[in-house]
Amino acid sequence: MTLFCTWTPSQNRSKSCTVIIIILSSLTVITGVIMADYNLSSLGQDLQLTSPTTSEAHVLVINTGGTIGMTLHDNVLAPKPNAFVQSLRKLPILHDESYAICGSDNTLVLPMNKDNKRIIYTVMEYSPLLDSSNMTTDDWSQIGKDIEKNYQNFDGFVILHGTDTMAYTASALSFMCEHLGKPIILTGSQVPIYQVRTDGIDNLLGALLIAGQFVIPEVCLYFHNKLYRGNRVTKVDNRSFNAFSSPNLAPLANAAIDITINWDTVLRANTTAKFQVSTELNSNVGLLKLFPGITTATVRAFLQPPMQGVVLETYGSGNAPDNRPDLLEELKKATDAGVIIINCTQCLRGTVSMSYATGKVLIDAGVITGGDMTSEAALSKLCYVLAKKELSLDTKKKLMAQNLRGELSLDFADTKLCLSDSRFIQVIAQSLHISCKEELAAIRDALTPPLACAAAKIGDIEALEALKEMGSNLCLEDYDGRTPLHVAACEGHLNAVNYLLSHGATVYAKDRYGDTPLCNAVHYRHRDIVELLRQTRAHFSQDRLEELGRELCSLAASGDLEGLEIWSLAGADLMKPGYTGQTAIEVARAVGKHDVADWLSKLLRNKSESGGGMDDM
Ligand SMILES: NC(=O)C[C@H](N)C(=O)O
Repeated sequence: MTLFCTWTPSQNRSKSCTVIIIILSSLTVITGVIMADYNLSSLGQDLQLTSPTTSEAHVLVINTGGTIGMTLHDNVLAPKPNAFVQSLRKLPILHDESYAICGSDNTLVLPMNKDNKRIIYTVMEYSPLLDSSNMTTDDWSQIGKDIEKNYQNFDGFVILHGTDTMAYTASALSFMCEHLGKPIILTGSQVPIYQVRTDGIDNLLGALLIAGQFVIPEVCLYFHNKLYRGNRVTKVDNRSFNAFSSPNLAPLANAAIDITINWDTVLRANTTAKFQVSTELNSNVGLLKLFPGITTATVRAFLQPPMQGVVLETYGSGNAPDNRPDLLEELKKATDAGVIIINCTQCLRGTVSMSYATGKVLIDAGVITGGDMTSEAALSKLCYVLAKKELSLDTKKKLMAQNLRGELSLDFADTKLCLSDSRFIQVIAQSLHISCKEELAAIRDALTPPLACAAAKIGDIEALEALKEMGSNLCLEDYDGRTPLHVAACEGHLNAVNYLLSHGATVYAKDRYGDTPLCNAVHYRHRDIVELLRQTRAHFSQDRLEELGRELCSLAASGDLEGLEIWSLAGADLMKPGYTGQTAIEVARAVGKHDVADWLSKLLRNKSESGGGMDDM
């Protein structure tokens, strides 16, 4: 691993061509060294307890209603309760009868995909099912609560929802879900799933496949083969299957023959804080669209208490009449009284910019620029921010102007350098005589994982930092599905783990053996890393229950107290039986490992007294 000596703090960290060419020419060698250093074959043997060829992902589907599950009554469409799951069961593309799974009647399984992965999904149906025109902020809170309650048990979430207000709900959930680490994907359809020419099957299938296969830590909306950031969309067509548009941000993924994720655009986690849902929302908000000749009386009436936050839809690049002192006076009175007013454009595409005198008057009236936010995003952001009682009015205003969840484009000055623009990639491209964008992207994707994993292996934060500065995605996987976080967790580099968690790494990444960084840290007994990962809400996945019991019994049989302690620290349920049906405590007693048996019984007693259960594995 001499490669990364070029980036040690004592030396010049400039990304000079020479250094980069050395890196490139060493790549083949590095890959070989990395393979040897990870010792993956032995790691796999020890940790891989299920079939190496098949893995399962679990997705929770929350069915809130919408056209997807509607039928005709008196010639109009309305939701049909308790019928959705039965009809999915009859569709082989959405349910594989031959794959026996234990679970409730609401649990279904997709046919095996081409990566030998099974997506098992459980449908939770709301009662009543709603046409989304009937939704309120209380429904957003309910969805948020259900996600929070089930967060630990699923790899991803799909929310079935009517299209009419889907952009509002997606935007609201994006703000409510704080420190999100798993995908939440809203979808629905334009034609009910019960009809022959429906878009419901494709939309549901696409959303399930993405939620079960990719760790995209965002609230998204999937429709007509595209995955969008949820707070960037707006419904633009009520007759086409292509109902949504994300005018100011390219899709996060395209589903064609392959599903291609645009990882450069996907948000990356940047905190070790726990996931939580802020379900408190403020409903004293409104949406006011300017039109030529709008009366002052209308504006005044609209801004009366209890109104606390308003999205003002203005003309063009954020303009309002500057020859209407009466109207501007009403706006100024409201902002002086503490109403937060956000300026969003009526145009579908573009941003609010202060290029006209007619725009500047709004700033003078205390109106905040909404940049390129959609009205849906701005309105739901107001509901979220205004509900934060602990914050001052000033802080709330600042938050409204800030980019919280990718809803707002940054100024060019703040835009981070992209790897495809960087000198690093350009030099490599030149030396390989590459000029087209696609080939450039392919090189970037090939280089980043081994370089970042090599840096993680030796805990070289300087090197990780240098890679990040070039715009690299530090959570890209290598050929074995292993991320830099897996490697740092194996090697016990706490600082590197901390750094990676703060710069986009996800604790939910699974390598080809189905192992997460938490599994690796437990296996190599790095207590401090287990603690940090747990603090970031890492947990074992549901498909490893059987193995846990076996591992615990074997530790108990060999009197390995330290091993059991670390499993307990990682949140495993120490009462899981092994394949003989005996639990670890029973095994310890049977083989005379009394210190282990005593420790286990004391631990279990303490847990039951404190009322705190252990996590399932
Ligand atoms: N396509 C749809 O889902 C429209 C329906 N009215 C709804 O929003 O619930």
